[in-house]
Amino acid sequence: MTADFDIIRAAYAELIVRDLAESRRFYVDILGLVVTHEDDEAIYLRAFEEYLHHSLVLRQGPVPALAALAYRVRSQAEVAKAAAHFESLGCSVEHRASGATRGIGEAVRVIDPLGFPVEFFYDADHVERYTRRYDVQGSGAISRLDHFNIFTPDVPAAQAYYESLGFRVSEDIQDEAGTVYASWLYRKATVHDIALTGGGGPRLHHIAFATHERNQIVNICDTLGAYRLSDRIERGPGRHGVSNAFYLYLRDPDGHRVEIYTHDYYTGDPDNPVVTWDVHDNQRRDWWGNPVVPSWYSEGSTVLDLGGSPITITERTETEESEVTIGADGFSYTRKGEAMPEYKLGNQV
Ligand SMILES: O=C1C=CC(S(=O)(=O)O)=CC1(O)O
Ligand SMILES: [Fe+2]
Repeated sequence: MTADFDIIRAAYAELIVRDLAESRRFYVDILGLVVTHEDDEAIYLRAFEEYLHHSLVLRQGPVPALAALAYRVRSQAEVAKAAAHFESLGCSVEHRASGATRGIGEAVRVIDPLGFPVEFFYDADHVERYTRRYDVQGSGAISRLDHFNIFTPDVPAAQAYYESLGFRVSEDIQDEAGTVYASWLYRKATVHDIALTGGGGPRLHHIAFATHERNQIVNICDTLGAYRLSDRIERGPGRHGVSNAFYLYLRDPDGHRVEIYTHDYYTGDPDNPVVTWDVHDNQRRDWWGNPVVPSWYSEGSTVLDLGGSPITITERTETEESEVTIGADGFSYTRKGEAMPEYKLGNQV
């Protein structure tokens, strides 16, 4: 059933972290996110272009997990429509009073048909927008939250669900038999607000923040090196095939994956063409053909139900992407039809 409420964008995530102080060092001291509010229980962070109270909540807890992904809707009236929609689907629905999450007005939090805790809100406190605060932006200068990426076992079913919420596909990865390994869908006029990664789920794959310039991503890598924290770098920096974005994947102190991302493209016209990649194309996930490290395909964050308990994972029944490329990724074809080398130069196992 098509939803009758208007989601405008991915807006914030709430992550459970074990040590607030250590997480603060990673997200504030190194990534440079701005603290809107902090107390013994949680830290509320935003990026430099953001004027809403936060785009990331770090909440102290015993086990690292995702507590919520939140989308902003176009008006407060849409929140009630969202609640009615998910009640009609038979989903668990929690009506949240204003301030249930600091800085957020009346909202609704549901367990969606894919098993994820998802919140829909409009009203939120406005705070100082640091767009021109070059005096404090630091070298990373993260501008805004860009998207969520989730593990889900059945990508076509998840895609159909998100399309029922008004999302449109920008790119996907398929094989010759039509198996869909991953899909990217948007509401705002960029490549995606949500990416669906085929795998056991519901699990969070990553949250992603955007910068305006590629060198700001390189600066973050240099800063991590200066802190002797280069082991926080999981994958990249590099250039994606899908989305065309320049990217970097980090793992925070609890193992949550955070992507820093820039330079994707506009998708706002109604006839925006879908790009479909061959799963055997070695440039699909890294345009320069660099291998995708195995942990990127396999590791993700547990998600919690509305009562705070971990949600049971359903394994994927179709083939996994890491099974259909040769060895660890990076060993598929570069030029379709040419005999594939046994290993790419600098092979890794
Ligand atoms: O944001 C993204 C854009 C592209 C890719 S991929 O690795 O190029 O498929 C992954 C991603 O979903 O993190
Ligand atoms: Fe991403």
